[in-house]
This record gives sequence, C-alpha cells and structure tokens, in this order.
Amino acid sequence: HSNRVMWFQDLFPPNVCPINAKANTFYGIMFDAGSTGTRIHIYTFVQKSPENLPELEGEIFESVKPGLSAYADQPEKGAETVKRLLDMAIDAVPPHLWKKTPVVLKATAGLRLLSEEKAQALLLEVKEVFEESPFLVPENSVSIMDGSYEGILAWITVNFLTGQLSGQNQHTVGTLDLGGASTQITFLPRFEETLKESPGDFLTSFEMFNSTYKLYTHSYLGFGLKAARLATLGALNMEAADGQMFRSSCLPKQLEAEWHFGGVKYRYGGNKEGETGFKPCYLEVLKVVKGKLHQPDEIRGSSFYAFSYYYDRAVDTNLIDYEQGGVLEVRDFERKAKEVCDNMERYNSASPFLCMDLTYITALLKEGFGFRDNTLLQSRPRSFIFPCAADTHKGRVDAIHKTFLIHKNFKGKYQQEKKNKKKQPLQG
Ligand SMILES: Nc1ccn([C@@H]2O[C@H](COP(=O)(O)OP(=O)(O)O)[C@@H](O)[C@H]2O)c(=O)n1
Ligand SMILES: [Ca+2]
Repeated sequence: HSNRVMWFQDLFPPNVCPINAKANTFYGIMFDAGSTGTRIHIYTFVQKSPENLPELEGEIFESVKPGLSAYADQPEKGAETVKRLLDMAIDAVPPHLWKKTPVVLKATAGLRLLSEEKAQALLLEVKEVFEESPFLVPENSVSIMDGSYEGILAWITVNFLTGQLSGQNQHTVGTLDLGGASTQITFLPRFEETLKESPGDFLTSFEMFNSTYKLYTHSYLGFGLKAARLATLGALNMEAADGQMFRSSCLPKQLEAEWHFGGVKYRYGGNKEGETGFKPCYLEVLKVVKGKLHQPDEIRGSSFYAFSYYYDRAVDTNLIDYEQGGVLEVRDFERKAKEVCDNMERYNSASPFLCMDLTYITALLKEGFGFRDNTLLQSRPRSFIFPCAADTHKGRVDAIHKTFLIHKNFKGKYQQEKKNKKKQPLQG
C-alpha cells in the first residue's frame, strides 16, 4: 500500500510525528473515560507563525482497563487509575508549560449507566486528582459527555479528516460507533422526510466552517456490545446479581464462568441441555433490539463508517484486515455469526462471547437500525485516519475525537494543503 498516496500524509508528515518541544509548542490533555477503559491523549500543537492557526504535531496515547465505572463503589481507586495516566503527562509536557496545559476528562456510557450519586462521586475524585496536578484545570473539566455530542464528534472527525467538510461536493458519510455500554448513529439527512419523521431530540444543528449542519444523531444507552451481552442474558440493570446463573443459547454448551462489568459480578453459562446455535441465539438477541430503535428510512441504502466494536469483531473474524480495515456488508456479519454460532466448540479459543457479539451486531444493524443486507460498512483502523497515532493505539478509530479545539486547529492547515493536493477520500 506504499504506492497509495494519501492526502493526509501532508497533514501529518511522518517526520513531524514525534513530539519534540519547540518554542511555540503547546499541549492539551484529554481523557476519554469509556465504559471499558480510560484513555489519555496528550496532544502537542505547534504554532508556526502568529497568523497561522496552531497545528497538531503529535500525540501520546495510553489506556487502562477497566473503565472508571468498574470502580463505582471505590471512587478513590478509580481516580487513582486516572492519576497514573496523568503522571505520563508530567513526563511528556515540559515543566514550564504545565500551568498552561489544560486537562479535561469526558466520561461516556459507563458513567451514564451508574446512579447519579456513584457517577458524581467518581467525577469528584477525578477532579481532585486534576486539582492536585500542576496542570490547568478549566471549569467543568470533568464531566459526563452528552450522548449526541459523542455522535457528532465522531461524525465531524471522520468527515473532516476524510476531507468531506471543506469545499463544494460534500459527500459526508454516516458514522456508527459501537461502544461497550452505548451505541451511536449519526448522519446528515438528505431527505426532508427524515427531518420530518425523526423525533425532535434526534436532530442537532451546529455550525462549522461557515456551514450549518443539521445532523441526525442518537446515542442508545444500554445498547453497547457489553451492555447487550447482559441484556441478552437477562442481567442488565441488576444492582447485585446474587450469584445467579445466567444462561444463553449464544454461549458454548458446557461453559460456566464469571464476568465483571460496571462493578458487578455476573455468573453466566451455556444451555447445558437446551439448544445452542445461531437460530435460537438470534431469537434471544432479537428481544433486546426489536422495536427499540428508531429506523430512519433513508439509511437503508446509504453506506456508513463503522468503528469501535464493529471494527474489533470484524478483525477478530478476519472479515477485514487489522491494519487496513476494509469494506463489508451487513450480511457479512450474519454469515460470520452463523459460522461461529453453529460451530461453537471449534471457536473456543476466542472469546466465549464471539457468537453472541456477532449475532447482536447482525440484529442491531438489521432489526435495530433497519439496514439492508447489502448496506456497505467501511471499517477502518484509527491509524488510517490518524497516521501519527501512537503504535499502542493502532487499529482504533478514536471515538471521542478530541473536541472542536482540534478541528479548529486543523482548519488553516487543511485548506492550505488542499490547494495543491487532490484529496483522496476513504474508499474500498
Ligand atoms: N480511542 C478509542 C477508544 C475506544 N475505542 C473502541 O471503543 C470500544 C469500547 O467502547 P468504550 O469503552 O468507549 O465504551 P462506551 O463508553 O463508548 O460505551 C472498543 O471497541 C474500543 O476499541 C476506539 O476505537 N478508540
Ligand atoms: Ca467510546
């Protein structure tokens, strides 16, 4: 693939990727507190001249598991995981810039699922860690991110970085993010009908680069991959699972195991005597999604950019390449689900949940959102869009995509590059 010149290589020339401090360098620290893990992004920006906007020069990334919500009952321990990540920033940012470097944490679905009380306790402890650090702590620096904002940021990132938000012919692509606890769908409606038929809170307008965008976006809480496992097992929203055994036809017959999620321990297993395989599993999973999601007509035919667990499971089952990603159809997930579920014993080296996960993805796409079998999904590794991303982060499309700050910062550079470079959108 080395002969494929990507337009963004000029945005992020490899030789400027490493972080090296210069006089006009400044930093920003962003935490993505997801339901399955906490991640730190330490960004370096460089202002080359006073009239130019600063440019992103590099990123340091690190992550820990589990996510903050696993510490629902030990908020101090949760905050400690944040502190350990923040210590990396102490090493990465030169001391004279500490006081000018903002630190922000945005929590997503894991904390949304907790009680207000437990979520606030965690956020408070994190805030304390920030305040004890030498960094700049802006107001409201530690908060739960709104679900529609989460969807919009992903959409902007993908479409901006693929060059769709500048110039005339804007062919934006919708985004599908499948997290651990929630899932987002975001697209730019082309038909008046969609705007009329959608619930009011599914539509959000915002302005960027002198255009107004009215997006369809929604975050479904409890429909992330891990939450869906619990829902399928009938164990979602159980404060204490009391050692109860949850069984499913989506799991290997003989399996009996334990699983921790959101600070709760669950026992789960296969249908020892009963049925297993794709058919009964699909029926089980169907109960979780059927009639629960809004189905905008116009998405049936359009293609989407799918990442997070869509990407992970597609890679796990060799539907796409880890480095390159690829294009697949909704029915590819179904084909794989059948293959895995109907040969469960053969797949026992992988996660015992592989059958359930693939079946859920199939049901979510088809019965949940109403996609057609042949709807195209692009699933790309994060490194495809962010070639400078740290190696540890390869294969991940960033789900929180670092706030408007960065998009604003890219603007000047991007327009400059476009003049003498043909952009190459993501394609098969
Ligand atoms: N920077 C990141 C962070 C997470 N992810 C993916 O997001 C999924 C986990 O979701 P999450 O822990 O953020 O859960 P939510 O809080 O979004 O529901 C995994 O598939 C991760 O690989 C990503 O692609 N890029
Ligand atoms: Ca996420």
